[in-house]
Amino acid sequence: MAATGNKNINAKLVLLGDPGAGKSSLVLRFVKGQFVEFQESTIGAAFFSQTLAVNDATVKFEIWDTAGQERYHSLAPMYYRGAAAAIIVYDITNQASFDRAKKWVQELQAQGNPNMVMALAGNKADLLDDRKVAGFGLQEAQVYAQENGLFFMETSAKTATNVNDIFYEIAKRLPRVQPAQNPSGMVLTDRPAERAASATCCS
Ligand SMILES: Nc1nc2c(ncn2[C@@H]2O[C@H](COP(=O)(O)OP(=O)(O)OP(=O)(O)O)[C@@H](O)[C@H]2O)c(=O)[nH]1
Repeated sequence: MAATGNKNINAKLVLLGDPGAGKSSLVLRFVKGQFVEFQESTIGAAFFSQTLAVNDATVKFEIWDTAGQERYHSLAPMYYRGAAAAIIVYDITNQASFDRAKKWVQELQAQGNPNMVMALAGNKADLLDDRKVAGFGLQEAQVYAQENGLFFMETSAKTATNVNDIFYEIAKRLPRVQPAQNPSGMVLTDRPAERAASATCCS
């Protein structure tokens, strides 16, 4: 079988979510394999890139880690516009952050790229005892994600649980550009025989 060759895919990915949910920590874990106990709040946004090999493709993520603070909200469309993927992050110990995550999903559904691959990350999974997305927690998030076409994982930037996995799952779900079956564009042919036929057909 002829090899189709390696496909290189560049994918813009944006992280959105409440301040303190752990967006920067997830990126730092994924890109540098590090975790900082007292990670500073992001100002505006920060850019990172990281490459993953997935099946027959190499996916280069161009990652925009946005600032969660409300005063930066108006900047968000600049980062999610044209993004191929988004990770919406909440903190499993903070109910308000889950509610905010749903608002981000609504905003992306209304204004984001319709083919965007969306992942919901319930972060700080190492703090299971403090779980505050209360009473329902894991199950509510799973149901919500399913109903809204997202895929969902609980993650921990601290212990690295599911961090590479969530990026890997996104990479797998990105639409692959299909090789053209036929030359693109319209082929115009001059068919004088037909024209001649039609000119004489009905007179
Ligand atoms: N226990 C635990 N703490 C975490 C985890 N992820 C992040 N943190 C901590 O939570 C705090 C906030 O993390 P950040 O990564 O700065 O959160 P953020 O969402 O980027 O916040 P903004 O930049 O303000 O939007 C930091 O003190 C982190 O060390 C995690 O998985 N487990």
